Amino acid sequence: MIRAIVTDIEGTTSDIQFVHNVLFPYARQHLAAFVRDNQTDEKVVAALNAVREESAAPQASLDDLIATLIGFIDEDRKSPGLKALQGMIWRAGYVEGQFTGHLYPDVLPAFERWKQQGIALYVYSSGSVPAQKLLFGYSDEGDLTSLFSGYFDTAVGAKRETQSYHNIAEHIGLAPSSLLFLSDIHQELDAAAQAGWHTLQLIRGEADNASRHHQVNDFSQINPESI
Ligand SMILES: CSCCC(=O)C(=O)COP(=O)(O)O
Ligand SMILES: [Mg+2]
Repeated sequence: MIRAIVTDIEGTTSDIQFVHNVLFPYARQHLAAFVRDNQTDEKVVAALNAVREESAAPQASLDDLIATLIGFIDEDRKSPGLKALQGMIWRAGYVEGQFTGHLYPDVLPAFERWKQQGIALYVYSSGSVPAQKLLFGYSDEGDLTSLFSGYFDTAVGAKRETQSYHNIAEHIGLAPSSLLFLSDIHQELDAAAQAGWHTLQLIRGEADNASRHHQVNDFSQINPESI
Protein backbone atom coordinates (compact mmCIF):
# COMPACT_ATOMS: atom_id res chain seq x y z
CA MET A 1 0.00 0.00 0.00
CA ILE A 2 1.39 3.41 -1.00
CA ARG A 3 1.46 5.80 1.97
CA ALA A 4 3.58 8.60 0.50
CA ILE A 5 4.41 9.85 -2.98
CA VAL A 6 7.66 11.68 -3.66
CA THR A 7 7.75 13.63 -6.90
CA ASP A 8 10.49 15.06 -9.06
CA ILE A 9 9.81 18.48 -10.61
CA GLU A 10 11.52 19.08 -13.97
CA GLY A 11 9.94 16.82 -16.61
CA THR A 12 7.49 15.37 -14.08
CA THR A 13 5.25 18.05 -12.55
CA SER A 14 6.63 20.84 -14.72
CA ASP A 15 7.80 21.36 -18.28
CA ILE A 16 11.54 21.09 -18.89
CA GLN A 17 11.14 24.08 -21.24
CA PHE A 18 9.98 26.25 -18.31
CA VAL A 19 13.11 25.38 -16.35
CA HIS A 20 15.49 25.74 -19.31
CA ASN A 21 13.88 28.66 -21.16
CA VAL A 22 12.58 30.75 -18.25
CA LEU A 23 14.28 29.90 -14.94
CA PHE A 24 17.84 29.23 -16.09
CA PRO A 25 18.08 32.33 -18.35
CA TYR A 26 16.65 34.51 -15.54
CA ALA A 27 19.30 33.22 -13.13
CA ARG A 28 22.01 33.63 -15.77
CA GLN A 29 20.97 37.24 -16.42
CA HIS A 30 20.85 38.26 -12.75
CA LEU A 31 23.65 36.13 -11.33
CA ALA A 32 26.58 38.59 -11.46
CA ALA A 33 24.68 41.52 -9.95
CA PHE A 34 23.05 39.31 -7.31
CA VAL A 35 26.35 37.80 -6.19
CA ARG A 36 28.10 41.18 -6.09
CA ASP A 37 25.22 42.88 -4.23
CA ASN A 38 24.85 40.06 -1.70
CA GLN A 39 28.45 38.89 -1.30
CA THR A 40 28.40 39.34 2.49
CA ASP A 41 25.09 37.52 3.03
CA GLU A 42 25.69 34.37 5.07
CA LYS A 43 23.84 32.06 2.66
CA VAL A 44 25.56 33.56 -0.39
CA VAL A 45 28.96 33.18 1.28
CA ALA A 46 28.18 29.51 2.03
CA ALA A 47 27.05 28.88 -1.57
CA LEU A 48 30.15 30.57 -3.01
CA ASN A 49 32.41 28.56 -0.73
CA ALA A 50 30.65 25.38 -1.89
CA VAL A 51 31.40 26.38 -5.49
CA ARG A 52 35.06 27.07 -4.58
CA GLU A 53 35.25 23.58 -3.09
CA GLU A 54 33.41 21.88 -5.96
CA SER A 55 35.62 23.54 -8.57
CA ALA A 56 38.80 22.86 -6.53
CA ALA A 57 39.62 26.58 -6.58
CA PRO A 58 39.87 27.66 -2.92
CA GLN A 59 41.32 31.08 -3.84
CA ALA A 60 38.77 31.87 -6.59
CA SER A 61 37.77 35.55 -6.74
CA LEU A 62 34.22 36.76 -7.12
CA ASP A 63 34.76 37.25 -10.87
CA ASP A 64 36.19 33.72 -11.17
CA LEU A 65 33.20 32.31 -9.32
CA ILE A 66 30.71 34.20 -11.47
CA ALA A 67 32.36 32.77 -14.62
CA THR A 68 32.33 29.27 -13.10
CA LEU A 69 28.67 29.59 -12.15
CA ILE A 70 27.67 30.78 -15.64
CA GLY A 71 29.47 27.72 -17.01
CA PHE A 72 27.60 25.50 -14.53
CA ILE A 73 24.26 26.98 -15.68
CA ASP A 74 25.14 26.39 -19.33
CA GLU A 75 26.04 22.74 -18.72
CA ASP A 76 22.97 22.23 -16.43
CA ARG A 77 25.27 21.07 -13.66
CA LYS A 78 23.43 19.97 -10.54
CA SER A 79 25.85 21.89 -8.35
CA PRO A 80 24.52 22.43 -4.80
CA GLY A 81 26.17 25.88 -4.62
CA LEU A 82 24.63 26.95 -7.94
CA LYS A 83 21.24 25.49 -6.99
CA ALA A 84 21.25 27.43 -3.70
CA LEU A 85 22.06 30.69 -5.53
CA GLN A 86 19.47 30.05 -8.26
CA GLY A 87 16.79 29.67 -5.59
CA MET A 88 17.77 33.02 -4.07
CA ILE A 89 17.82 34.76 -7.47
CA TRP A 90 14.49 33.33 -8.67
CA ARG A 91 12.68 34.69 -5.60
CA ALA A 92 12.50 38.21 -7.08
CA GLY A 93 11.18 36.89 -10.40
CA TYR A 94 8.35 34.99 -8.70
CA VAL A 95 7.51 37.74 -6.19
CA GLU A 96 7.48 40.45 -8.88
CA GLY A 97 5.20 38.28 -11.04
CA GLN A 98 7.69 37.92 -13.90
CA PHE A 99 6.80 34.22 -14.12
CA THR A 100 4.83 31.54 -12.28
CA GLY A 101 5.93 27.97 -11.62
CA HIS A 102 4.79 25.82 -14.52
CA LEU A 103 2.55 22.87 -13.66
CA TYR A 104 1.06 20.41 -16.11
CA PRO A 105 -2.77 20.60 -15.85
CA ASP A 106 -3.05 17.00 -14.65
CA VAL A 107 -0.84 17.62 -11.59
CA LEU A 108 -3.02 19.54 -9.12
CA PRO A 109 -6.14 17.32 -9.51
CA ALA A 110 -3.95 14.26 -8.86
CA PHE A 111 -2.29 15.84 -5.80
CA GLU A 112 -5.76 16.65 -4.38
CA ARG A 113 -7.04 13.14 -5.11
CA TRP A 114 -4.04 11.49 -3.46
CA LYS A 115 -4.31 13.72 -0.39
CA GLN A 116 -7.98 12.73 -0.06
CA GLN A 117 -6.84 9.11 -0.14
CA GLY A 118 -4.63 9.85 2.88
CA ILE A 119 -1.37 9.75 0.94
CA ALA A 120 1.35 12.19 2.02
CA LEU A 121 3.11 14.21 -0.68
CA TYR A 122 6.79 15.13 -0.85
CA VAL A 123 9.12 16.72 -3.40
CA TYR A 124 12.64 15.60 -4.33
CA SER A 125 14.49 17.76 -6.84
CA SER A 126 18.01 18.87 -7.63
CA GLY A 127 16.64 22.40 -7.28
CA SER A 128 17.15 23.68 -3.73
CA VAL A 129 14.35 23.33 -1.18
CA PRO A 130 13.74 27.13 -1.21
CA ALA A 131 13.53 26.96 -5.05
CA GLN A 132 11.03 24.08 -4.81
CA LYS A 133 8.89 26.07 -2.36
CA LEU A 134 8.94 29.07 -4.71
CA LEU A 135 7.88 27.01 -7.74
CA PHE A 136 4.94 25.47 -5.88
CA GLY A 137 4.23 28.63 -3.86
CA TYR A 138 3.95 30.81 -6.97
CA SER A 139 2.66 28.14 -9.34
CA ASP A 140 0.30 28.48 -12.29
CA GLU A 141 -2.37 27.14 -9.91
CA GLY A 142 -1.52 29.40 -6.97
CA ASP A 143 0.14 28.48 -3.68
CA LEU A 144 0.26 24.69 -3.37
CA THR A 145 2.83 24.51 -0.57
CA SER A 146 0.25 23.39 2.02
CA LEU A 147 -0.21 20.13 0.07
CA PHE A 148 3.32 18.95 0.84
CA SER A 149 4.56 17.28 3.98
CA GLY A 150 8.21 17.92 3.12
CA TYR A 151 10.85 18.76 0.53
CA PHE A 152 14.20 17.15 -0.29
CA ASP A 153 17.11 18.38 -2.37
CA THR A 154 20.64 17.09 -2.92
CA ALA A 155 21.44 17.66 0.76
CA VAL A 156 20.10 14.08 1.14
CA GLY A 157 22.28 12.93 -1.77
CA ALA A 158 22.27 12.95 -5.57
CA LYS A 159 19.16 11.74 -7.38
CA ARG A 160 20.91 8.85 -9.14
CA GLU A 161 22.34 7.39 -5.91
CA THR A 162 20.49 4.64 -4.05
CA GLN A 163 21.58 5.93 -0.63
CA SER A 164 19.59 9.14 -1.22
CA TYR A 165 16.35 7.14 -1.29
CA HIS A 166 17.30 5.27 1.90
CA ASN A 167 17.93 8.69 3.49
CA ILE A 168 14.57 10.09 2.33
CA ALA A 169 12.69 7.01 3.57
CA GLU A 170 14.35 7.45 6.94
CA HIS A 171 13.39 11.16 7.09
CA ILE A 172 9.79 10.37 6.14
CA GLY A 173 9.68 7.50 8.62
CA LEU A 174 8.02 5.00 6.29
CA ALA A 175 9.17 1.69 4.82
CA PRO A 176 10.53 1.96 1.24
CA SER A 177 7.84 -0.53 0.14
CA SER A 178 5.17 2.08 0.99
CA LEU A 179 6.84 4.86 -1.00
CA LEU A 180 6.30 5.78 -4.66
CA PHE A 181 8.79 7.92 -6.59
CA LEU A 182 7.71 9.76 -9.75
CA SER A 183 10.36 10.95 -12.19
CA ASP A 184 11.03 11.37 -15.90
CA ILE A 185 14.62 10.07 -15.59
CA HIS A 186 15.01 6.30 -15.50
CA GLN A 187 18.43 6.44 -13.78
CA GLU A 188 16.78 8.22 -10.82
CA LEU A 189 14.04 5.58 -10.77
CA ASP A 190 16.68 2.81 -10.92
CA ALA A 191 18.26 4.23 -7.75
CA ALA A 192 14.89 4.46 -5.98
CA ALA A 193 13.92 0.91 -7.01
CA GLN A 194 17.28 -0.34 -5.76
CA ALA A 195 16.35 1.15 -2.38
CA GLY A 196 13.08 -0.82 -2.39
CA TRP A 197 10.73 1.95 -3.55
CA HIS A 198 7.89 1.69 -6.06
CA THR A 199 8.55 3.74 -9.19
CA LEU A 200 6.65 5.27 -12.10
CA GLN A 201 8.18 7.10 -15.04
CA LEU A 202 6.54 10.16 -16.55
CA ILE A 203 6.90 10.35 -20.31
CA ARG A 204 5.95 13.95 -21.05
CA GLY A 205 7.82 14.05 -24.35
CA GLU A 206 10.13 11.61 -26.06
CA ALA A 207 9.83 7.87 -25.41
CA ASP A 208 12.47 6.22 -23.22
CA ASN A 209 13.04 2.72 -24.57
CA ALA A 210 15.98 2.08 -22.24
CA SER A 211 13.74 2.19 -19.16
CA ARG A 212 12.51 -0.82 -17.22
CA HIS A 213 9.99 1.20 -15.20
CA HIS A 214 6.25 1.35 -15.70
CA GLN A 215 5.52 4.47 -17.75
CA VAL A 216 2.61 6.93 -17.81
CA ASN A 217 2.03 10.09 -19.83
CA ASP A 218 0.41 12.14 -17.10
CA PHE A 219 -0.69 12.05 -13.46
CA SER A 220 -4.31 11.11 -14.30
CA GLN A 221 -3.01 7.64 -15.22
CA ILE A 222 -1.58 7.07 -11.73
CA ASN A 223 -3.72 5.16 -9.23
CA PRO A 224 -1.69 4.55 -6.06
CA GLU A 225 -4.37 2.17 -4.76
CA SER A 226 -3.63 -0.27 -7.59
CA ILE A 227 0.11 -0.37 -6.97
C1 LIG B 1 13.22 23.40 -8.12
S1 LIG B 1 12.91 24.35 -9.49
C2 LIG B 1 14.19 24.27 -10.63
C3 LIG B 1 14.58 22.95 -11.06
C4 LIG B 1 16.06 22.83 -11.13
O1 LIG B 1 16.81 23.72 -10.83
C5 LIG B 1 16.59 21.58 -11.57
O2 LIG B 1 17.80 21.41 -11.61
C6 LIG B 1 15.65 20.48 -11.93
O3 LIG B 1 16.02 19.34 -11.33
P1 LIG B 1 15.02 18.11 -11.15
O4 LIG B 1 15.75 17.27 -10.16
O5 LIG B 1 13.70 18.61 -10.66
O6 LIG B 1 14.91 17.41 -12.47
MG1 LIG C 1 13.18 15.39 -13.74
